[in-house]
Order: sequence, then structure tokens, then C-alpha cells
Amino acid sequence: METLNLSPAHAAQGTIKLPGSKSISNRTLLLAALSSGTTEIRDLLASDDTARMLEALQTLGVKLTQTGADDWRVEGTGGEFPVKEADLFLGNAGTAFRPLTAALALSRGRYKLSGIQRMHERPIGDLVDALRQAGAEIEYLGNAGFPPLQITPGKPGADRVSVKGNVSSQFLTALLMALPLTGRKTTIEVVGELISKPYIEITLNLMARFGVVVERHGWEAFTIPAASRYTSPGEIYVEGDASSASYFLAAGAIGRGPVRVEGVGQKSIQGDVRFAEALQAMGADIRFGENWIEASGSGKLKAIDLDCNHIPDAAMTLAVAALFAHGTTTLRNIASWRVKETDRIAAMATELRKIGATVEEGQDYIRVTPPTALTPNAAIDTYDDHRMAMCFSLVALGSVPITINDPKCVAKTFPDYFERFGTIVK
Ligand SMILES: O=C(O)C1=C[C@@H](OP(=O)(O)O)[C@@H](O)[C@H](O)C1
Ligand SMILES: C=C(OP(=O)(O)O)C(=O)O
Repeated sequence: METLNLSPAHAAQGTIKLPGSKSISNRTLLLAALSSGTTEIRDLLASDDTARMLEALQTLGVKLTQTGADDWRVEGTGGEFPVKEADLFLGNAGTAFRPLTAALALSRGRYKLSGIQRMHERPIGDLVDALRQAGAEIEYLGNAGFPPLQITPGKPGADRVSVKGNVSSQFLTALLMALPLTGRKTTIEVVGELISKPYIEITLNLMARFGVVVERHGWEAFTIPAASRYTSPGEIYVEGDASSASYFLAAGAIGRGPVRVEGVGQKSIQGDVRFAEALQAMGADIRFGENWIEASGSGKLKAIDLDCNHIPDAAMTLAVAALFAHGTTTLRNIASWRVKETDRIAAMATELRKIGATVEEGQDYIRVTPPTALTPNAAIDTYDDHRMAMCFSLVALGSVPITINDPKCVAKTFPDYFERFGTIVK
């Protein structure tokens, strides 16, 4: 196994131009493929998750041309994938797997969708149940409720479908993006509490840019108007990734800063920009510009007690920042961590203990009390979870050496993370 030894660091300072947002990149690729007209996408994220989406669309007959380092031209299909039978491998990309399942289930073709082993352990049953109400024919090829899936042509379905919201917001996102393909007026009812709500705002915002405006009834119901069709906006810029920003902003707060991230700011459509508020509550100084965020601090943080349901990904960064805070930090309402790249509550607890922290975990929370001195030379297991690897790089700022096992797992969303991190730590 490959390992990366990070040297002790005493300060963090500098500016980072963020890679493109994963959530915006994969939504934009799919919407551009489903729309009529050609879309020029700028600043697309180049990572495993977007590579899986690009490959899948290519296999489905969508014409894609790379026009610059991070720029792509997508020739829209007008909502009908040219290839009607395909076998797609989607790695561990939730933002590819869930939306493509919905789009293909409403596309009158025969498709097999699979991923890596962990993807086959991540639930998809609530989405399949909702798509079946919409007339889709989907079979489980392994365990019921989980990928891999076989899709065959369906028939017209109900004009009201319901979906559970408490396991992943990606199921509602997938339905919202795919239902316009039917051309029929359809209402989606959300059953129970919807988690990770800001990701739905990203979905609705991007759909509107591609010409489909969803009628909204709070968080309970969403109506796709009859005869909705996606049309290309022509050119679209992908914001920098706000979740990736969290590691650098935390570094600025822990290592005094200032550390500035460029690519997201005041006008961001990503919910994870609100990580900056959490960091502020921990005592960091935060400044926002139109297209940048900057963090600095005294080096000493305060513990917080926070409901993190709105920032599930960036909240992992708070768990490691808690090592540098005075007191006990509690992160609540994060049950979804258990069904992501790994069981993130269990993984976080195990690895924080290697640094000397006292950690209590519950079904939907984690509580972290820092040690009086961080344990040097811990070897951190990363569980094929990019965020575990990125989060734990921050420990180096406690002036202790640390080893990150399998550091290349960051390729899921941020292939050159460690090189970039190396440019801001001193
Ligand atoms: O829609 C999206 O782009 C995402 C939604 C979130 O998932 P859940 O809704 O499963 O919490 C988030 O964790 C994931 O990284 C990206
Ligand atoms: C949960 C994540 O990914 P996915 O899009 O695969 O759900 C993540 O990036 O933290």
C-alpha cells in the first residue's frame, strides 16, 4: 500500500484556486447531454467521479469534446440517448450513479449499471421504488435495495410519485433531473424528513439554467410542468468546489492564515460554503468576496455543538478541526455519513483516537474531545474515502508528523490535493 508522510507544519498561508465542484460538474454534464443544443462547459472538475460520468455519457452515444484543460463541449441529444443497450461502470460516484439510474430508467433502453464493491453497499432502494411508480422496470442484480441494477424499457407511470428523503438527497435530485424526459406533468412528494437540503437547491438552480423551472411546494412536493424540455444555456461555468475549500479554510483557521480559496464566494449555489460559518463559530476570522473566501485565526479554536445536516461533506473537516479546539465538539444529525464512501462516523472515530482524541459515536452524531498533546506519527487509514485522506492532512498543522495511508484515494474529487496542500503549509 502506498503511504504519504506529512512533515510537521506550524503555519498555513496562501491562495488556492479550487478545482471545479463535483456536484455541479456531474449535474451539468448530464443536463447538457439531455438538452437540445450544444453546451460549452468551463472549469469542469477533472477527477474519478467526473471521469465516470464522462465515460458513461460517451458509451451512451453523447458526443463530448475536450476543448481546453478543463473545458468540454457537449452536443445535446434532445433527451434521447442514441445507444439503447449498454453496460455502465460508475465507480463510487453517487452523483453519476443515482441521476443516471433515473435518466436511463425513463429512456426506453436496456442498461446495466454497476460500480465498485462499496457502491454495491450504498442504498438505492428508495430511488428504485420511486422510479417504479413512474413506470420504470428495474431489477436488482445482487442484493435487493442496492446496485448493481438492470434497467429494461418501462411504461408510462403515475403522475404523482413519492420518494423517501431521509437516506440521501441524491434520490430526489435524480428524480427531479430525469422526470422532464417523460414530457408529462409529474409531482414528486417527499416522504419524511429530507436530508442534505442544499443539494436540492443546486439541482433546481441548474435545471432552471437548462430551461426547466420546477414548481416548488416548500420541501414537501415538487412539480415538473408538462412538456418540460432541457435546452442548452450555451456556455456554463462550474464554480470551485466548496467541500474541497473546507480543508484549506480549516488550515487557515488552525495555522493562523490567511488562506484564501478562489472559485467560490458570496454568490455560490453550493450549500457547503456555509462551512465557513461553522468555522467562524469555532473562532476563525472569515472574509467573503464575490469569488473567494478567506480564513485566518489566532491558532486556538473553540468547540462547537452543531446540527450538520446541511453540510454533510464539509462537516467531516469540522471533526478534525475539533482536535485544535478548546473543549468538546459535537456534530449532530449526520446519520448519512454511515452510507457514504465508508461508514464515516466509525472511520472518523477510529482514526481520531489514533491522534489521542476521546471520541464518542452514536447512530447519527460524533463527539470529539482533543488530547492535551496530539500523538505524533499516527498512520491514518483512509478507507478509500477521499475526505478521510484530505481531512487528516490538517493534523500536520499540530506540529506533528502524520502518515496518510493510500493517499491517492483523493482522486475521487481532488487528484492533486496533497500537492496543493503542500503549497500552503509552512
Ligand atoms: O447531490 C450531491 O451532489 C451530493 C449530495 C450529498 O449526498 P446525500 O444527499 O446522500 O447526503 C453529498 O454528500 C454528496 O457528496 C454530493
Ligand atoms: C458522499 C460523497 O460522494 P457521492 O457523490 O459519491 O455521494 C462525497 O463526495 O463526500
